[in-house]
This record gives sequence, structure tokens and C-alpha cells, in this order.
Amino acid sequence: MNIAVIGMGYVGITTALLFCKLKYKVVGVDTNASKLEQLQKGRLPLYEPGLEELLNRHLTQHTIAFTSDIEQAVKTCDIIFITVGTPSKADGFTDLRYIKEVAGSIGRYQNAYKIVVMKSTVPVGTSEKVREWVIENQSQPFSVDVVCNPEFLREGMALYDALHPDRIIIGAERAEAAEKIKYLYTSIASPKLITRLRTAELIKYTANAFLALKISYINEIGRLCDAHGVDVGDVADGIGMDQRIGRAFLNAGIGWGGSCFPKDIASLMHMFEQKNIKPDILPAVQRVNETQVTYYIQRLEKLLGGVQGKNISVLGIAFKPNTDDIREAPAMKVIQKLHQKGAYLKVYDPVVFKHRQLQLPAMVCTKVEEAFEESDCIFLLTEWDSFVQMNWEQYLPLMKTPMIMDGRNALDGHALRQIGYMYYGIGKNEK
Ligand SMILES: NC(=O)c1ccc[n+]([C@@H]2O[C@H](COP(=O)([O-])OP(=O)(O)OC[C@H]3O[C@@H](n4cnc5c(N)ncnc54)[C@H](O)[C@@H]3O)[C@@H](O)[C@H]2O)c1
Ligand SMILES: O=c1ccn([C@@H]2O[C@H](COP(=O)(O)OP(=O)(O)O[C@H]3O[C@H](CO)[C@@H](O)[C@H](O)[C@H]3O)[C@@H](O)[C@H]2O)c(=O)[nH]1
Repeated sequence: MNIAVIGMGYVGITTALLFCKLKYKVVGVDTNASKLEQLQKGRLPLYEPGLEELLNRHLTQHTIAFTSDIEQAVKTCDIIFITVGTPSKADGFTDLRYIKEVAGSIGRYQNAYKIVVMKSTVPVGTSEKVREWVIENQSQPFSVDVVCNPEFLREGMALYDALHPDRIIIGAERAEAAEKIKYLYTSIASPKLITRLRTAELIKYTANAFLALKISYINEIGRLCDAHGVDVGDVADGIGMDQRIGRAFLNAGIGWGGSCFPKDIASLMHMFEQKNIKPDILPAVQRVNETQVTYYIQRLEKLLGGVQGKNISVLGIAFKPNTDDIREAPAMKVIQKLHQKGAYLKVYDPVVFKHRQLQLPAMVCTKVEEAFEESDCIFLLTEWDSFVQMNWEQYLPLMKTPMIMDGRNALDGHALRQIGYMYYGIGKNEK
């Protein structure tokens, strides 16, 4: 059985390599020539641990190929995964233009029965539309099934999550099509839920919104912890021991970002609005996240007696560790806001600037020590292991004012205070 994966981003590359690992022959399709060229040479066009080795293994074994020729891919593959982007516009409207384009091509070049699998995150009802868009473009009638198999991988953990998902959701209108997709995953031991198309689409959004809700909730509780001198990490540990709640996604900090939570919550709200239902919880989840950045900056202003003219150094710009992705990264918002307030900014990230050239109102450091030199405050915004584990003591003498604002509550405040730093987090009031 041959598999085509259309859209070589985080999800597409991971999906393609997963199925190679599961012993299928895969062709990866994209419209971006430079991405394809890199992939063909065994280079990953993004930073994601573990994927490049797997890519090279399967290129050597000829079990993976890359092409811009969607016609050939459609004609030679029985199962076609769609993994193109589904960005949301400012009003939450999900831009389905890439999905529609691909569905049109599938219809145009269809030469036999195909199963089209939606791995891209799409609003309720889209998979049904995809089937219509395929059929509309067919030159002669061929049968087609559309299955929704949402992806739950986390960036930075993509390969592990693809191999060990908590669950595999398969939405379909025809049981035979669902069974065929379930069969692809036979060697993955995770529970598999077969459900309706629309249900599968909604499960994806609801899961992301719930995870963001957990984070916003603990961040709001963190503010109350500050008012009472209570440690939010201890509260999270205590409530997380209740199996009905769980400890995951209760790490307080600067808030959630990335390519998924912000756009998926906006899309989910839009789905409510389209049906004239007013969501109450989702706007609050967004609001806490937006005001969390302001809360940190106000705290910093208070501690430094204003930030104008102060040297502030940001450590970490990726939206989370182990990725070079800066989409909706809280660090970007912090940099813009501090710049507007007249702070002099430096920024260091161990990975991002090796892969991306960015226009920032900040000096980009090539070594971590440059960030400490003459700085009034180190603002940690991505909890890379290299930051958590580094020898902070050796950099202290380089600073003008030895202050750390820990935007991820990731450092050992007690140890840092002992070596002479003024250390602050949010809701971080450990004994
Ligand atoms: N990034 C994640 O961690 C993640 C996790 C789960 C689900 N998702 C969802 O998966 C989808 C893809 O996300 P991503 O981050 O991998 O996207 P991405 O933006 O990194 O990559 C999308 C790729 O699709 C390609 N593309 C666009 N139009 C095309 C066309 N007509 N034909 C062929 N290729 C085309 C682009 O060139 C790009 O390489 C989105 O719906 C997203 O919400 C993402
Ligand atoms: O306790 C926590 C956990 C996460 N975050 C932040 O939340 C954001 C998202 O983190 P994470 O979920 O680990 O990363 P993503 O790669 O965006 O993955 C999410 O979005 C993907 C795309 O839809 C889904 O597939 C995943 O299941 C879902 O976890 C990041 O800014 C994190 O720093 C916190 O602030 N506190």
C-alpha cells in the first residue's frame, strides 16, 4: 500500500516518517521547492529532535521520496494524507485555501478509489466539504472516502508522540474506510477510537482548548498565590495528585503560545459564533493568556523602578524548548512591549537564530554570556535544558544588576538566591 502525505511541515514530515517506520512506502508532496530540495538531501527544513536521522535512514532505504508532482502522487497512492496548514485569520475564521487547493488536485488527478485522510486541524464540517471539493473536480466519477485522523503531536516531541500517542482518533462516515486507516496503525499499541467525522474534528479543537484552559487557570491562580505568598508549583503538585485533575499542563509561567493553541482557540470560538452561541470560557482562557505578559512586565517595572533605559536580556525566544518555532511565542510579545517602553534589549536562544533570521528590536547574542554583560535583568522565556542546567554563578559578575525574572518558573530560585541573584518568578513563592 502506498501513502502520499501532502504538506511537508511539522505534521507532514512526522507523518511521512512514521509510516516509513511502520514499513509503508511514502511520498511527501509540497509546493515549496527549497523545502523539497533540503528533504531530498536528507536535511530537515525545521528543528525537531530525532527526525533527521530517520529521514536519512529512509532515504537510503528508498522508502521515502519527495516531489512537487501532486498528480503523480495521487495517481500512485491509495491513501492520501492532507497535512497542509490551516491558519486562522484575525476574526478566528479558518483559512481553508490550502485544503481546498489540495482537495481539488486530488479530484482532478483521481484515477481509482482513494481514501483522503485529514490530519490538518479543520473546523467541524470541513471533511465533508473536502469530499465535495474532490468530487467536484473529478473528470469521471470515482468513489472516495474522507477520514478525519487528527494529529496530537507536540513540537519538540513529534517523533515520540507519533509513535506513542495517548489515542488515535479516526472519524469516518463509512466503517470500512475507518477500519482501513485503523489497520495502518496496527503496530502502534495506543487505544484507537473510531467515531463520526464531525466528532473527530471537534475532539482535536476541544483537546487543545482544554489544555490551554489548564494553563490559563494555573496562571490566574499564580496571581492569587503572589498576593498570599503561596507557591503555585506546590498548589499544582497538590491538585495534580487528584487523578481527576492530573499534574500535566499546570506549569505556571508567561503563558501559552505556538502554532496551535492560539489559532485553534480562535477557530473554536468562531465555530460557536457561526451558530450564534456565545462562548464564556474560551474568551476568559484567551484573556488570562494575554494579560499574563502584561502582569510580568508590570512586575518587572516595579522591581526595576521602570524599564526605560534599562538593559534587559531575554533568554529563549522559541515558544517552548526543543523547537525553533517562534509562532505566537510569548517572548516576541515581551520584546515588543519592553522595546515600546524604552528598554535596551538583548536576546539569546541556543537554537532559533541558527535556523532563522529575524528582524527584532533587540541585539542578538551569539553566546549566552553576552546576554549577561551589563544587564539589569535576565528574563527567562524558554526553559531550554541548557539554561536550566547552566552554571549561573559564573555569569553573575558580568551583570550590572544581578536580577533574574523567571518567566517559566523553571529555575531553582533558592539556589540562585544563595549565590547572590535577586530571583523572581510569578506565583513562585517557595520557602
Ligand atoms: N505543528 C504542530 O505541532 C501541529 C500538531 C498537530 C496538528 N497540527 C495541524 O496540522 C496542520 C499542519 O501544521 P504544520 O505546523 O505542520 O504546518 P506548516 O505550516 O509547518 O506546514 C504546512 C506545509 O504545507 C505546504 N503546503 C501548503 N499548500 C500546499 C499545497 N497546495 N500542496 C502541497 N503542500 C502545500 C506548505 O508549503 C508547508 O510546507 C495544521 O492544520 C495544524 O493546525 C499542527
Ligand atoms: O504546563 C504548561 C504546558 C505548556 N505551556 C505552554 O503551552 C504552549 C504549548 O505547549 P505544548 O502543548 O507542549 O506544545 P505544542 O507543540 O503547541 O502542542 C499542542 O498543540 C499541538 C497542535 O495542535 C497538539 O497536537 C498538541 O497535542 C498540543 O499539546 C507552550 O507555549 C508552552 O510553553 C505552559 O505554559 N505550561
